[in-house]
Amino acid sequence: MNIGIIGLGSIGQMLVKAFCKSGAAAPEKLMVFNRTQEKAEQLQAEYKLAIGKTAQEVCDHSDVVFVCTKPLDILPLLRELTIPARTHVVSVAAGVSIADLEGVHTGAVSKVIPTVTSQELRGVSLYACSQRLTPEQREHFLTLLSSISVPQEISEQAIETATILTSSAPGLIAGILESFAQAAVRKTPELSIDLARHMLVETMLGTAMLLQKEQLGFDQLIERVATKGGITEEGLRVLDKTLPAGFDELFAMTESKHDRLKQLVQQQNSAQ
Ligand SMILES: NC(=O)C1=CN([C@@H]2O[C@H](COP(=O)(O)OP(=O)(O)OC[C@H]3O[C@@H](n4cnc5c(N)ncnc54)[C@H](OP(=O)(O)O)[C@@H]3O)[C@@H](O)[C@H]2O)C=CC1
Ligand SMILES: O=C(O)[C@@H]1CCC=N1
Repeated sequence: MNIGIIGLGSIGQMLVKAFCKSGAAAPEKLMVFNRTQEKAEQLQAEYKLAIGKTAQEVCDHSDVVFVCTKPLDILPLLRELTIPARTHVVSVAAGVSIADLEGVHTGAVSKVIPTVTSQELRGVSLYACSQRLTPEQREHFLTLLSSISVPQEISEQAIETATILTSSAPGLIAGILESFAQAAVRKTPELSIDLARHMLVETMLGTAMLLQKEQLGFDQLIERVATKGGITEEGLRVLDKTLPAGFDELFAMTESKHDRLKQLVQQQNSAQ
């Protein structure tokens, strides 16, 4: 199976690296295209993949093509192309629906929300497929996603909230950790920011391993750490007071952004 990747920003490059690292795709089976060619050339220096002269060449070459441009660039790009009916088009864009994709390609279309953590072959890939996939296309698609992540099929209604938990989360967690480290240094300047960050990264890795290897629930881990009448309990009380409202606002604001993006995509559709 030939795989195409159009758009080599953060997610397009992650897919190239993850497919090659997992062995799901030999580099010779990959053809890529990016608006700015240098990004493709840099990847080619590391992986012996082919660079398409155009996005059209990538579509003509590929059984499945991952389109990894920003949401408002996807439909205009796909409309310019003559996509072979056999080609399975996969969009990674937040805010672009299966119906939008079916409007620009007569063949199989799917939507995936990947995560940068799949560069380490970890994390969840959210996906939704059109009814048009053949059983072979579906199997190949799932094999690809499973090779780099835990695939999770999800309704388009639930995908937006789930996106925050799987795909935005690496960035959000980094933001939380940075704020945690900064607060520690404000409290105790003798700790350097780099030392505080290093301590948190090590702690986060160990926490994730404990949760996974011992199959602990979050509440069980809390119980192990927070000695009755001890120090951590005080910290947890502060979190219980402050975090729920913050996370409610986070979901409300990201939902509004999804809604605005979807409106802009619909405006693009009605301008056709
Ligand atoms: N970043 C993430 O963690 C996630 C992103 N996504 C989705 O992935 C998509 C890409 O996001 P991200 O990688 O962060 O964005 P980037 O801005 O990093 O990458 C977009 C890439 O698309 C290229 N591009 C734009 N137009 C074209 C075109 N017509 N033909 C070929 N290449 C083109 C750009 O090229 P150039 O080099 O010229 O700018 C750039 O390399 C978005 O739709 C986003 O919703 C989904 C889940 C997670
Ligand atoms: O922030 C974004 O828009 C993309 C989609 C999910 C993660 N990154």
